[in-house]
Amino acid sequence: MMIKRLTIQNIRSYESLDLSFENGVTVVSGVNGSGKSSLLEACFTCLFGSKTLDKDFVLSDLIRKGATRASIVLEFEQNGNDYSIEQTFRNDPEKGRASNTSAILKKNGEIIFDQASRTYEAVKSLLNMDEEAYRNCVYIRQGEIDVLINSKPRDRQRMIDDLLKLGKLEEYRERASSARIGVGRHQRDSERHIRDMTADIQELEDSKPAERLAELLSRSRGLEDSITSLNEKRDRALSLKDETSQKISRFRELADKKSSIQAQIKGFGEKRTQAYAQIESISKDIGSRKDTVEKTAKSTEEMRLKLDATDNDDIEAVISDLDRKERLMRDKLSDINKDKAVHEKELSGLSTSIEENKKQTVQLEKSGVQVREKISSVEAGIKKLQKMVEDSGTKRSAVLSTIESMGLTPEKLENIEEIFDLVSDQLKNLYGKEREIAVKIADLQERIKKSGELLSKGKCPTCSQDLHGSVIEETSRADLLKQKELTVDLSGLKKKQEDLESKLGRVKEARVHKTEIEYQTREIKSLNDQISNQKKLLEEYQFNIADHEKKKEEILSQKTYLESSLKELKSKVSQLEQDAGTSRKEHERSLENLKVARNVRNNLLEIEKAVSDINKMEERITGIREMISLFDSQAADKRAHLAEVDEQMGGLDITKLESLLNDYENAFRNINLQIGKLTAEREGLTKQAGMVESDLKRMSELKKTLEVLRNKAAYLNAVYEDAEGLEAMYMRVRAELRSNNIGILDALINEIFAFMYSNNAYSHIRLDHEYNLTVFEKNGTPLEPKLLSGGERAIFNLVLRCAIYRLLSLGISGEDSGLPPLIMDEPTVFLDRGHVQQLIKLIDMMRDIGVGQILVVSHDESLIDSADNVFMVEKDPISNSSSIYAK
Ligand SMILES: Nc1ncnc2c1ncn2[C@@H]1O[C@H](COP(=O)(O)OP(=O)(O)OP(=O)(O)O)[C@@H](O)[C@H]1O
Ligand SMILES: [Zn+2]
Repeated sequence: MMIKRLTIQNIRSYESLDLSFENGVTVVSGVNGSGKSSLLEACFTCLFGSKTLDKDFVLSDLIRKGATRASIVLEFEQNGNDYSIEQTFRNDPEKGRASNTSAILKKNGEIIFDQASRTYEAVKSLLNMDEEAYRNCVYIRQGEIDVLINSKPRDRQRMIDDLLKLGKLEEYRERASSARIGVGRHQRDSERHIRDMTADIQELEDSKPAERLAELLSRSRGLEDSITSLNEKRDRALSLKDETSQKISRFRELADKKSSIQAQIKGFGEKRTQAYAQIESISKDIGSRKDTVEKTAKSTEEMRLKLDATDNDDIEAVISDLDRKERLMRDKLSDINKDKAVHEKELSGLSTSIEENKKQTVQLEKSGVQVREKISSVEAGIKKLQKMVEDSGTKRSAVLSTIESMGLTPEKLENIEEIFDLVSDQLKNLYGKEREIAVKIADLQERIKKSGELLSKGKCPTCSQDLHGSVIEETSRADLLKQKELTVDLSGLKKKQEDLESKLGRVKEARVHKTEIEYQTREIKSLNDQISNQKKLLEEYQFNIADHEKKKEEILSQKTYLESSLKELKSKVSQLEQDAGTSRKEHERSLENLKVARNVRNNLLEIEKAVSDINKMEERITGIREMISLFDSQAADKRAHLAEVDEQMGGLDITKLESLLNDYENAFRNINLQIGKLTAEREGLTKQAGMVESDLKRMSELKKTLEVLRNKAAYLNAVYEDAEGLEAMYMRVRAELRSNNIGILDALINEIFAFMYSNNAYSHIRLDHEYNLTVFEKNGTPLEPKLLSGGERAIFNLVLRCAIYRLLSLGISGEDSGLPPLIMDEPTVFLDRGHVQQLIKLIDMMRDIGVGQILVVSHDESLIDSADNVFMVEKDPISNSSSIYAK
């Protein structure tokens, strides 16, 4: 296989890339994180699709952050054909969910598969390896440098076996083994079956079924014959029984008929007797009716005489004439009664009016007396009031004369309030002045006293100056004078005060008088008003009295008129009562006549009806007589019929017939019982025979099946032996192949190790048949690989990988192995300078032995130097996209 071109869109740090590959050694170089490993991962994913993912690395991690779509296209050549794989992906950056939308495999430009799992299977068989083998053999991933070295021998064995397709052999061996086990189970089953079946057949044969069947059949035939003869007998008994039954029922029919005819004859006799009784009763009825008619006719004649209407045959005319007369009488009577009722009503009205009139008179008398009483009481009231007016006048004159004696006039009294105020003010003024003067006098007396005391000592108490002839002496004198003057003023004032006080006393007295006068004047006026009101009332009462007198006269005249009317009406009413009596008697008489006439009419109708009834009854008697003769002739017919029936019955003896029938029935029952018993017996035999027959049938079937089973057992034995042989063969072949391969692989490992390893510590490596990998020191000490240093392990791993790659290329075929290129990601990481040189040589050697393409990712300059092609990878820090150019 040779990779020719890789085109990617939105994978990891690549936005877009289109890269062509050449044969030989290609080194991809660049700084950390520039996108080198991504390139190899893209190839890996394109080949095996999502199978390359593990649980820590999901599809959306592969797709460039933020992109919604991505794709990888890998073009390569294999066995002279051009192939391309196109993987496309869809991504939801927000949810972090991505999916593989298509996986197309083209061969020479034609699509051969376009469905992910088919494409995967096709690539697997095209490369002769799956993703795991790819990783273990051709693709040494970064950091996975010592996986093979470190793994357990068992896993190592599985990996290497798988790579060399030895796993398939094991699978085939297991299939053969499980087939053998399955067949063994079948063998055991069928043997058990054969044993069981042989025992069953033996048991059946021991019971001798054929003999048993023959015996049962002969017994059954004997029974059959007996049943047939019994059936014949039973038929005979049945026909005799039927015949006798028919005879008996014929006899019964005739007997029934006879008794029915006899009953009919008896019936006719009874009907005849009834008919005669009827005739008799009707005749009696006719007699009594005739008597009644005679009696009624007689009484009718009497009534007619009473009515005095014998000359008039038409009773209807008489009745209508009487009817008319009665109506007239009735109307007259009712007119009189109406008239009377009207007058009586009038009469009662008059009595009420007279009563009313009397009441009014009494009422008037009573109210007259009341009014007069009121008048005299009002007159007394007026007199009393006039007396009070006089008293008040006397009191007022007395007060007026008192005022005059005080020297006052009524005019002056008008201003008495002002005078009172004036005098009071003057008096107040005088009191103020009096107090003023009294204070002044007291002050003077105090000064005079002090000056007197000083002067008596003669000296000033402070300065001790002599006081005689000083100002103090002069002032004291003036003060004494002033005191005298003021004392005179004060006594004048007191005199004036007394005068004013007596004047004020008089004014106060006048004020009292004034009030009295005013009160009496008001009293007089009010009393006079009362008097005039009472007088008005008096007038009114007097007017009422006059009115009363007039009314009294009116009522009196009305009374006279009412009494004369009453007398007149009473005589009229008694006249009407007499008329009514007469009229009523006449009416009663006419009613009586009408009643008699109606009775006459009823009697006449009754007679008519009775006569017609009598006629009808006589007709009925004639009818009944005809019926009697009909009954007689029918009875004669029935008697003739009866004689016939008696003749027919003469030949049959019922007692004998019944005893015969009983005998036949018993015989029939007995035969039937016998038949039933025999039939049941025969059915039992048939059933037994059926069972024996089925035994026989089963036996022959069992024999057939046994034959088949025996054949099958023989066949299973043969198959079992084959499977056993196959299983052993696969085991042998695998063991041979494995030991072969291990021998070759061991040799290759040691060859490459000798070529690659440049230090002196270890002599060789051994891969044994259990896939244990052991390293030997120069002195022969064995070491497990896990004890080696990191660099040593890297070297051993590279050796092992290259050895496996070579073994595979040998194993698959000579020239074009079809293996993918040898791919290494950072293989120099743990190597020292010397071993980096050895690695370069190893790569050269691989190229020389025919590995067409070797892809190495490394930052090591010395690797670049020895490469056929160099790619430089860079990542733009702004756009964060990687790009590649060839160097
Ligand atoms: N899904 C992704 N989208 C965008 N960028 C990604 C994605 N996955 C990885 N990267 C970026 O791709 C860059 C390249 O990674 P890669 O492993 O290819 O680097 P490298 O060149 O092999 O580095 P080193 O020499 O350290 O092995 C990394 O810097 C990483 O940030
Ligand atoms: Zn890397």
